[in-house]
Parts: sequence; structure tokens; C-alpha cells
Amino acid sequence: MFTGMAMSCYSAIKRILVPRLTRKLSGCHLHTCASTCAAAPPDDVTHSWLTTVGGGTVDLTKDESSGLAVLTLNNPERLNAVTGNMMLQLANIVNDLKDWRNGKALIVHGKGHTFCPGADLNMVRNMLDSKQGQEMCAFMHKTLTELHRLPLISVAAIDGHAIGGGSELCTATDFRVMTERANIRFIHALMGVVPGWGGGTRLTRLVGRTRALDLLSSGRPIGPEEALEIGLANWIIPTGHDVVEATAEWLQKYTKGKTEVVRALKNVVVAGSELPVEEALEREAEQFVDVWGGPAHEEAILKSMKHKK
Ligand SMILES: CC[C@H](C(=O)O)C(=O)SCCNC(=O)CCNC(=O)[C@H](O)C(C)(C)COP(=O)(O)OP(=O)(O)OC[C@H]1O[C@@H](n2cnc3c(N)ncnc32)[C@H](O)[C@@H]1OP(=O)(O)O
Repeated sequence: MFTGMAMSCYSAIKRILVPRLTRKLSGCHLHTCASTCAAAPPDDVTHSWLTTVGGGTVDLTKDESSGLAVLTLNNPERLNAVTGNMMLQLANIVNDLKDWRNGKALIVHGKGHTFCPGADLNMVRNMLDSKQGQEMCAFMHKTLTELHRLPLISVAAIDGHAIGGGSELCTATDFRVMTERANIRFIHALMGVVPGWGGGTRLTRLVGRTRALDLLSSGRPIGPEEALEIGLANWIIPTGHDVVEATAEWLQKYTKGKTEVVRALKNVVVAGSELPVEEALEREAEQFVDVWGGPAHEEAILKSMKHKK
């Protein structure tokens, strides 16, 4: 009997404490990033040559009181194509956002009337014969995976083109909103490659196997109406509105709650969509414990709120 009790204690400790310790030690929000971290090359190797491909910036503004951050791809002469330097800046921004305790939401958009036509082709052209292509892909794969898992409700505000790497980037947010003239285009097959920034996997989970195969193998552009119909987009921005302002307003219905509740909900959904069910259930319980009896909960209970229409 004693052996039986010892064994069940041991397995409980292993089940609860080991994942927590692993999480703490790895510094990851979710332990699932371990596999992608392992797939990525040592950052310093990639850093050294990515810095040599300049042009453009990635800019971030954070509003501490509303908890809304706006990330802008800023390379308008090339329709916001992503250079090596921008890849590094994007990775730094994602790291910064991981630690932003006041954060609730993130809008990703492109400067001017376009989102992003993927990697800078001038850079890609010089990488064909080397390992640099794989390194760039692993670097962006890791960055976009981490962006997708941020404890913020994120939305890509797409005006104009989201092509190649740009189409992959827009699948790394929770929602996508599009202007009437926007299009999303997984051009990779027509360029002799497949998505490598994680966009193929995310697209398949978003729209299902058959539709993903249709979009990826045809490389055809998807306009806002079709994107809305297949669940790739969530809203069409009415013409004549400022894209970021309209998106911020649209987002408000998701960010009314207290910061810790919004963040906990996102963590529950990330776990539910990425982890095996037992582990996801455990993460959900942890998030519940974190917010139970907290300020938002206490306030709601004491008010005896009614939720009529
Ligand atoms: C996973 C990464 C992936 C990979 O390599 O695996 C990639 O993302 S590769 C890039 C895939 N993207 C493309 O192939 C898009 C190429 N661009 C276009 O097809 C067109 O430019 C388009 C449809 C986006 C816009 O056409 P439009 O007529 O409206 O404008 P312009 O073509 O005159 O473009 C203006 C200006 O931007 C430059 N540009 C556009 N895209 C890129 C890019 N990806 N890299 C570098 N520069 C780009 C374009 O060359 C023009 O500059 P200019 O100096 O006037 O030539």
C-alpha cells in the first residue's frame, strides 16, 4: 500500500511540478516552444548576417493605459517587404511584448496602403545557394510562433497586399481584418517553395485541410469577401476609415475585461489549440486559479451582475 501511495505521489509531483519547473527554466509561456526553439539556429549565427541586410524598420507603440500596442512594418518603398534587419527588429519586439504586463491587445499593420509582400526579394536572391535560407526560415518561424502565442489578443489589419511571408505573418495573429482592396496570397508554390514561417500549418488549422490545399497550391489571391466566408478574415474595414483606428475600435469588444483576464483567456486558447488535451486542461486550471478571487472576479460577484441582453 505504501509503495502504491509513494508511486501516486511521485506521479502527481512529476505531472504538476516538472512542467512548471520546465516552463520557469525555459522562460517560455508555453513549453511547446521548446521544439521550435530547438529547430532554430543559434541566434548569434543568424544575427550576424541578418544585420547586413538593411532597409526598413519595424516600429512599436504601446499605450500603457489601454494596453493596446501597434506594430508597424515600415519599408514603404518596397511595400513593406521584410529585410534582415526588420526580421531582427521584429524578434526583439516580440520579446519585448512577452514581458509587457499591461498589454491586452496588438494590432499588426503595414505603413501606407499595403500590408507586406513577404521577404525582401533582393535579400532572397542572394541566399539561394547557402544555408542562409534555412537560417532565415528558422528565425522567422520561431519569431512568428512566439508572436502567435503572446498573451495579447492580436489582429492583422490588412490593407493592400499580404503576399508570401506577408500572408504567413497575417496568420500569426488571432484575427485578421481587411479593407475592400486587400488581398492575401500564399504565393509560395508559384515561387518554387512552400511556406516556411509556420503559415502553412496555421492556415490549415484556420480554414481546414481542403481549403488550405486549394489556397496554397493555386497561389491565388483571396479578397476580403472570400476570406470572411472561409473564416480567414473576421471583418471587412469599411472604406474611408483609418485602418488602425477602425481596427482598434473593432477590437474593443474583446478587451473590455481586466488585463489579467484578457491575458489568461488568451493563454487558455493557446494551450487548447496547441497542447495535448490533458496538458491543455491543466493549463486551463492554472489560469483559472490565477484569476479566481482576483479584482475582476470580486467586483463582478459583489455587484451581483445580471447578463440580460
Ligand atoms: C517565406 C518567404 C518567402 C520566401 O522566399 O520563401 C517570400 O516572402 S519571398 C517574396 C514573395 N513575394 C513576392 O513575390 C511579391 C513580389 N511583388 C509583387 O508581386 C508586386 O510587387 C506586388 C503585387 C506586391 C505589388 O505590385 P504593384 O504593381 O502594386 O507594385 P510594384 O511591383 O511596383 O512594387 C513597388 C515596389 O516594391 C518593390 N517590392 C514589392 N515586393 C517586394 C519584395 N517582396 N521584395 C522587395 N521589393 C519588393 C517592387 O520591386 C517595387 O520597387 P521598385 O524599386 O519600383 O522595383
